[in-house]
Order: sequence, then structure tokens, then C-alpha cells
Amino acid sequence: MATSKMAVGTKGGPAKEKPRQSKKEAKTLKRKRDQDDLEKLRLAIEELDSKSTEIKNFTDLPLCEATTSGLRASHFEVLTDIQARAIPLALKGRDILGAAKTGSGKTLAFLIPMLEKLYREQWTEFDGLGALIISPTRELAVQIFEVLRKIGRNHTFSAGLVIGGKSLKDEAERLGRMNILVCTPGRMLQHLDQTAGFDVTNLQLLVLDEADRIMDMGFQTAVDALIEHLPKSRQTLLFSATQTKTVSDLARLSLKDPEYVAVHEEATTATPANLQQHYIVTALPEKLDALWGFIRSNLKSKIIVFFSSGKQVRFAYEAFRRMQPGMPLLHLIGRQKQVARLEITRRFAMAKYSCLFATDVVARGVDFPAVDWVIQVDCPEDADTYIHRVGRTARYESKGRAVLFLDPSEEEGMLKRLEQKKIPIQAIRVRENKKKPIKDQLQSLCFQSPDLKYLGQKAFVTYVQSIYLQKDKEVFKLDDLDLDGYAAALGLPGTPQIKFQKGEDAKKLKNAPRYNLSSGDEDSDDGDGDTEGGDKKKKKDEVRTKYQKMAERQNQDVLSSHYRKLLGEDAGEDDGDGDFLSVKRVLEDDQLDEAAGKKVGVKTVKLGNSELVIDSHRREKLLNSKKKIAKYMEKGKKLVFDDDGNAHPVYELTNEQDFKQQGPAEKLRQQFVETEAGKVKEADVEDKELAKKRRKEKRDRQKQREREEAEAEAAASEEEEGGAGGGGGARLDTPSDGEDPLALLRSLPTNDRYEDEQDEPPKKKAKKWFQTDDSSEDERPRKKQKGGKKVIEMDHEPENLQDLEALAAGLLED
Ligand SMILES: Nc1ncnc2c1ncn2[C@@H]1O[C@H](COP(=O)(O)OP(=O)(O)OP(=O)(O)O)[C@@H](O)[C@H]1O
Repeated sequence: MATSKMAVGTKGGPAKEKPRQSKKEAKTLKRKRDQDDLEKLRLAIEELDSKSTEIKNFTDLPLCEATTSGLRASHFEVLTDIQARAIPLALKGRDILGAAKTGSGKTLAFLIPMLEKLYREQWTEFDGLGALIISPTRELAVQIFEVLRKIGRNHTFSAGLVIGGKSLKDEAERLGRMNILVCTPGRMLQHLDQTAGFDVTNLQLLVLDEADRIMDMGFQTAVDALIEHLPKSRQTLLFSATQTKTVSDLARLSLKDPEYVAVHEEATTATPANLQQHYIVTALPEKLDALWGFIRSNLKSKIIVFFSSGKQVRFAYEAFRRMQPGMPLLHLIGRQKQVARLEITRRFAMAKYSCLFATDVVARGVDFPAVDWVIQVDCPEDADTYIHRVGRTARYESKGRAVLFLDPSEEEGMLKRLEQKKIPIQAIRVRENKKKPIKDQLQSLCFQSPDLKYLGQKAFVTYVQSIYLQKDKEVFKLDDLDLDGYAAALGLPGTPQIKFQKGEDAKKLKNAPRYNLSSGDEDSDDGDGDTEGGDKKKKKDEVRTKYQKMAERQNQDVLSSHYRKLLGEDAGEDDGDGDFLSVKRVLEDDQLDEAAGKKVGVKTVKLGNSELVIDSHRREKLLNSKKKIAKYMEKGKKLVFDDDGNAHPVYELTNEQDFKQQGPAEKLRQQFVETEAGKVKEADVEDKELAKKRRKEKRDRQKQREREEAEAEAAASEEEEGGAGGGGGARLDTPSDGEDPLALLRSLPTNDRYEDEQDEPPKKKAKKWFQTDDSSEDERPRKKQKGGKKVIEMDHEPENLQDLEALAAGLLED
């Protein structure tokens, strides 16, 4: 469930009823007492010295009983620096620009003043929306909501989480009753624009968490439009680990004489002191080797690994998973469905040892407990991103370590950027014996699995594309990267060719991934059903099963071959030796009996040196068991067949003289490599054709389905029209003549910039701003088809959807 409505707490503070009083008397007395308390509280806040250094504990603050008891019950006692500085000012009604290191407790610094403000205003359900908290990602919004539920348990306000993932209508019904909303910007804007009766004119307080991110280009339009709807006479609190006092930003938010509270300015570094920061210089083609070696040496740890794009995450995750490092792997990208994302977040949060491959979707704010290591395989785009990523470890008072992998070409530039932010980082070197080249394994995996190879190619292209679009050319130098080596390191048979479109578009597109990471995060990726496409999809969902839908997704077999099995597509497939071991086939072959000189009718089968008589069904069944068969079989020898069909051992030694006659060994080696490379390329072409064919088939199926659905719909509406005209019975809620029932939905902003193009909903062909050299005819349908694709959101064993939804719902509401 994407939105969750909940009362933050049960009625009032602890009840103190006196049994002998009449109910009415007790109520009047209580009201009076509450009024007195409120007056005292207001006075105490007026008198509060906001610069006082005496405020150490939450009990030193003038807070209402409901908040104090909520904090106590959540085991918060002592204020952190940012809390001690920001809360008193915020209680006094000041606008705040708060900047403090990651993990320093900024969430409470805005939640406490928010609850207090509504309490002092005696906010009730009839007053509507009193406070709005905007977060750049869904994960962060969920987390803030959880903290709010904990500390607000004794308040009576209702609070909701608006992050998409459900139909706009479902959310809209609940919005009107909410006092506090935690939301992502795009989704909130949709409601403000489209939800009739959703009134924000009373809003008392606006909070922007990770404000610099929310204010940057990716969210600019959404946030500006959102602010337009809000009343100017409100208090505004902005918090982030990395913040600037950009005048234009402040003007956009109409902050009134804001107080700038920056805790880490006094400290020497912008990152937590309990965080050890290192970097290793490793050439791009060796980064995955380094990562593999690192994971293998730290199996008893909790690790987050950052990559710059979802495709790299998927490739690394899929490849490493197959190589079985010996610890649970998870992956999290913006394109996964909301339930899956929440489930993965939950799993990683609860895991003792695990490694999470992720994009920057979890770089900010997400509070995973006890993360030991943050590894950045791809260089972050700037120092701020670096700070946020490493901030996932060493949270609050715990320790943590971070390692940044830098290509030699990135070293100088990036270190300069980190130095400017006073980030203490030290070089380390990977021990020689810990280096584990995995190129050969990846090559073999890619050779065996075209899907993995396809992911690898995509990962390569996205990586190169991201480097090309990076603004900081002092750090990111495309020409200095060994791209051929990188492609080979990913196990690819050749280096994908990429052409870049020059011009202004590149700049715009640079912002696209950032927007996608987050607004894709918030609303786009799960086809909420708010858009026309969403509605269509919903209808389809009703018809098709979960497994069918999963199987229709491109690359689905990369992530979940078991779904294919569930669909029965693999029914005839065996694990390579099926034909050889199939007893049934042997038995049905009469010739075998004849050749064995047996009477037709008595079945025998020859397994290795033993000849077995099949005299009963039971024995026949038993022989279907591979285990049983293996018992009778000799250990196999691997043979290769020449063109004439003669078998040879894999390695056949020629005598030395013959060998010498063939020419110099180096030349022979060269020839051999060339022939093999040719074979690989040929196989690659075949793979491509196969993929092309599959895509075409899928498209045809899709079209066919759509046609059938359209026909069915047309038939249904004809029937319905006839029925309504004739009998005047119950009518469906259809719009009046000429009205387009989907007009409203069509007007919704479409999320046309996705992190992962494979998962975009069907749409017009995006303007290409780069293309691969081999983007021949067969490349085009692929792009088109990608439009219809969805992400496989599951990275774990198949569980049913209801389970997942229940788990996600459990996260959002008890
Ligand atoms: N006063 C406190 N006493 C004890 N623990 C606290 C206190 N305040 C916050 N924490 C804990 O510190 C951790 C980090 O808090 P929080 O998520 O608010 O940090 P943050 O500054 O928002 O980090 P980021 O910049 O990464 O978003 C949380 O686990 C929270 O429970």
C-alpha cells in the first residue's frame, strides 16, 4: 500500500480520571488544565534562550507531555548538536536552514518542533493539513514516517505517507483527513493539482529534508509548483547534510529571515569523525576484480556498494550472484517496484551480514543500522554525493568505514574536490594476494547467458554515457579511460560502439538520471495506475497472472528464470544432460532392444558397463532418477568431435615434429585466438538475432492481447449501452457524452525520464541523443520494445505478491 493513514497516537496524554467526579466535571477540569498547560508552554517558549548551551536533554526543552513521553518511550534522552541548536529556534517559530553531518539526528530536529507547533495550535482533524514534510525519495519518506509514528505515539494527529504506488483516487480519499503528510514532491504536486477538496491553505509548517537535493534541478519544477500552492504565512524548516545558502533557493521558498544552523562548520570535517575513509586507485577494468576480492575478504560484514546507474547495479548483482561470493547479496534501484524496494530495504536493515548493490537512491538519509562498509565502485559525481553515500555508515555514534575506488584518471581531480570539503581520506592499496581477477569467469558467464551479456552491454553503455555527461571534466575524463579493457572486464565479446550526440541536449540529459533516481523513485516506476497507461495496465493485470506478467518483461529470465519454469516454458528443458540420461527415450527405442539382441517386449537399458532389465514400472521410475543413474554410470570423459564426426579427447598432443612443422608457436597461438574470437563474435550475432526474434514475438503477443482487450471492451460497452437504455438498471459510473473518462489522467505529468529505459512504460520513441555504432535495423525495435518493459523487481526467491504487499503494508502501518 503506497499511502498509509494512521493516527499518530491514541487520544491525549496519559489519562488521569478521578472516579468520583462526574464525566462532565472531569472534562471541564481537564480542558481547564490543558489550557493552563498550554499557556505555561507558550510562556516557557517565549522565555526560552535559543542560544543557551544548557539544553542537554529533551526534558530541558519546553515540550508538551505527549512529545516528551513519546521521546522517552523511544529511548531518546540526550539531544545531538544539531537538535540542541535547531529545536529551540524552531520552537520559537523561526525559519531554519539546518546543515549537519549525515547520521547526526536531523530528523528529530524537525519532527519535534512540528509536533509542538500543531499541539500549541490545538490542531484537530477539522483543521486539515497542518504540516507537510517533503523528502526526495520514497525510502526516506517511509523512514521519516516511522520516526514520526514512534515519537508521536501520544499525540492525536493523523498522519499520512504520500509516495505513490497506489491509485491517486485511493490516496485522495484519505488526504483530506490528514494533519501531517510525509511525501515525495511529484506525488504531492499531483494531488495539489488534481485532488478536489484537498486544502492546504491552513498549512502551518513546511519541512524539506535533504533540502539541497529537493531544490536542485531534478525537482525544480515540481517543488516550485508545489510551493505555489502553499500559504506564505508558514514556518519553513530546511535540513540537509550538505547545504548551501543559495539566495535564489531561499527566495523560491519565501523563507523569512532564516536562521542558519550549521553544525559541522565548527568541526574540521564534513563527515562523521567515527568514519574511516579510504580510497584505492584501481583502473576501471579492474574495479570489479577489486570489488569481488573485497567482498570475499569481508563476508562477515554489512556492506553497501554504490554504482552510478541501475544497469551497472543489475549486472554486478546478477554476475556476482551467479559466482556465489558466500554472503547474501541484495540490489536496490529506483526502477524496482515500491513493494520490492521496501522489502529489500527491510531485509537489508535486518540483515547481520549482507551486501547491498545500489544506486544513489539510498545515498541520502536512509538509516540502515550497523553498516560496516560503504564501497563506491563508481566515482560519485561530486563531493556532496560522496558525503551522502559514506553517510550510510558511521551513523550517530557507531563506527564505519568507506572505500572509494578511483581510476588513475579520476584520482587527482576527485581528491581535490574532497579536500575542498575538508574530507579526510587516505590512500590504501589492495594486497596482492587479495586481488581476484574475475574476467574469465565473467566472460564464461556472459557466453553461457546472453541475458547477462545483454545486461553487461547495457551497463557498459550507461557507464560511458554517464562519464560523458558528467559536468566535472577535471575528474571525469572519458578519453583517459580504458574502455576496451572495461568491456573485456565485464566479460563482453567486444567493446560496444557508442556515438554521442553533441549539443545542448547533453546537459539536459545529464539531469535526467538525477531526476529519475528520485522522481522516478517517487512516482514513476511502479505505474501507479494514475495514468492512462496505468489504467490500461491495471485492466491487463486483471486478466493475466503475476507470472505471466513477469515473464513478459524483458530480461526477466536474467532475474528470475524460475518464473519461466513456473509458466511451464522450461517444461521440456533439462539441465544439459537430459537427452543423454532420458530413460524413457531409451526404452521407447525398439532398435535398442534389437541391437541388444533382446526379445522385443523385455526392456533393457545400458548404463555405463551395466545393462539393466526394466521389469517393472517401479524400476522404470527409479531409473528416471538421475541420482540412481549416476550410480551406474562411469565418470564421463569430455570429447570433441571433428567435422567428420570422429571423437577426440579435448587435449590431444601432437608429436613434437608435427607441431614444429606447423610453424612458430606464437603464430599458432595467434591463429587460435583469432579463430576463437571469430566464433565468439558469430555466437554474438546469433544471440542478437535470437533476442530480436524473441522481442518481435513478444511485441506480436502484446499487440494481439491489446486487440483482444479492445474488442472485449467494445463488446462490453455495446452490451452495457443496450442494457442501460432498455431496463434502466444499475449503471456503471461512466462520464456523460463527449467527456473523455481518461482526460484527467492523461493530463497527469508523465514520468518520461527514467533511470532504466528498459522499464519505461510504452511511450513515444525517446529522442536519441547517443547511439551505438551498430544501431542498425535490429537495434530500433529493441529500443521501442524497451518502452514496454518493466523491471523485475524481485531479487530473491519467488514469494507471492500478497505476501510482499502484506510486508510492505506492515512497514507502513502496524
Ligand atoms: N538524540 C538522539 N539520541 C540517540 N539517537 C539519536 C538521536 N537523534 C537521532 N538518533 C539516531 O541517530 C540515527 C541518525 O539519525 P537521522 O536519520 O535523523 O540522521 P540524519 O542527520 O537525518 O542523517 P542523514 O543526513 O543521513 O539523513 C538514527 O538511527 C536515530 O535514531
